[in-house]
Amino acid sequence: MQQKVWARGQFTARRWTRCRSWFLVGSSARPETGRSSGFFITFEGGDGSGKSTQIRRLARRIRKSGLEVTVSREPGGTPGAEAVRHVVLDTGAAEPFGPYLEAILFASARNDHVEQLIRPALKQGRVVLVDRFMDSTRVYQGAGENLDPDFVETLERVAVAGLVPDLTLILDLDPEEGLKRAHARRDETVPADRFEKEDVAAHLARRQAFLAIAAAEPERCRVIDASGDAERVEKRIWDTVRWVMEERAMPTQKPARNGDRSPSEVPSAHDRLLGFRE
Ligand SMILES: Nc1ncnc2c1ncn2[C@@H]1O[C@H](COP(=O)(O)OP(=O)(O)OP(=O)(O)O)[C@@H](O)[C@H]1O
Ligand SMILES: Cc1cn([C@H]2C[C@H](O)[C@@H](COP(=O)(O)O)O2)c(=O)[nH]c1=O
Repeated sequence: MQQKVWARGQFTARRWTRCRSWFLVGSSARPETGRSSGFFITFEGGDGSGKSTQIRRLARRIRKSGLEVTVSREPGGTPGAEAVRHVVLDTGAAEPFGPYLEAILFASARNDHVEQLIRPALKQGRVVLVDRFMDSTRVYQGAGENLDPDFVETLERVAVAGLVPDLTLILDLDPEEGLKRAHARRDETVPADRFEKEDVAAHLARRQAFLAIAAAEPERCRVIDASGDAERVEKRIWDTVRWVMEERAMPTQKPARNGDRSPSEVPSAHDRLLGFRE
């Protein structure tokens, strides 16, 4: 059914009307995400579920549509946040200080990432793709370490400072399969990090926690079946992203230099992303 909706040339007038209404009313009518343009997508899910692989693939597709894309990850994305990553994940040096301190470290890395990289990129109208964000703290520290929910909520508010993703893709996969993939990758390049080392029960609980977030915030979150080969997962993601951007009518550039063509003839960047018109 989704296929039918996406057939080229359909609904162009309705789409344009929606897109144009964003320009006319300005950012105040858009959901409060702490910035005025761009589109912010986060990838969440268990270890080895395919987030990094799929971010690369989605970035390629979006770039082909002519939009500017910024790809980043958490913890990380800025020099300060990468230093936190090293301390928490690579060395495990923060572990003896307990889960509250680890949560604070993830949050401070996030705030640096938001202010130095994500928000500026969104202000430039870029599509920003981030491998893990606030939901990972909710799941790994909040649910996983049983932290005080008020503490986790306050920390999240301070860390994101009003910047909530437009769309969160939760890659859902049987943790045993995810760990198998992660183990195979580890042989190639990367050692197990502080959280990957935990037992399957912990990974199963995280899967449930991610699904609970998706159920609680259906506007922001979409669950993606991450089983099967990377091409099939990529297609599921691309269908979802195009669909959501259409629904939200979030153009990322103004339709410039339209000469004397009527608005319905002008291809916006949003249209190019969605592949409606050349
Ligand atoms: N659909 C797939 N089928 C089989 N293998 C896959 C698939 N997607 C990714 N992989 C492989 O699985 C491993 C883990 O994938 P990737 O690094 O993308 O996952 P991730 O979710 O980012 O993991 P982590 O959170 O642990 O960093 C990689 O070696 C990757 O090549
Ligand atoms: C952002 C964030 C991450 N984590 C954990 C989850 C993973 O085990 C690692 C990140 O490794 P990846 O290979 O880059 O996926 O860190 C966390 O516990 N809390 C967080 O907020």
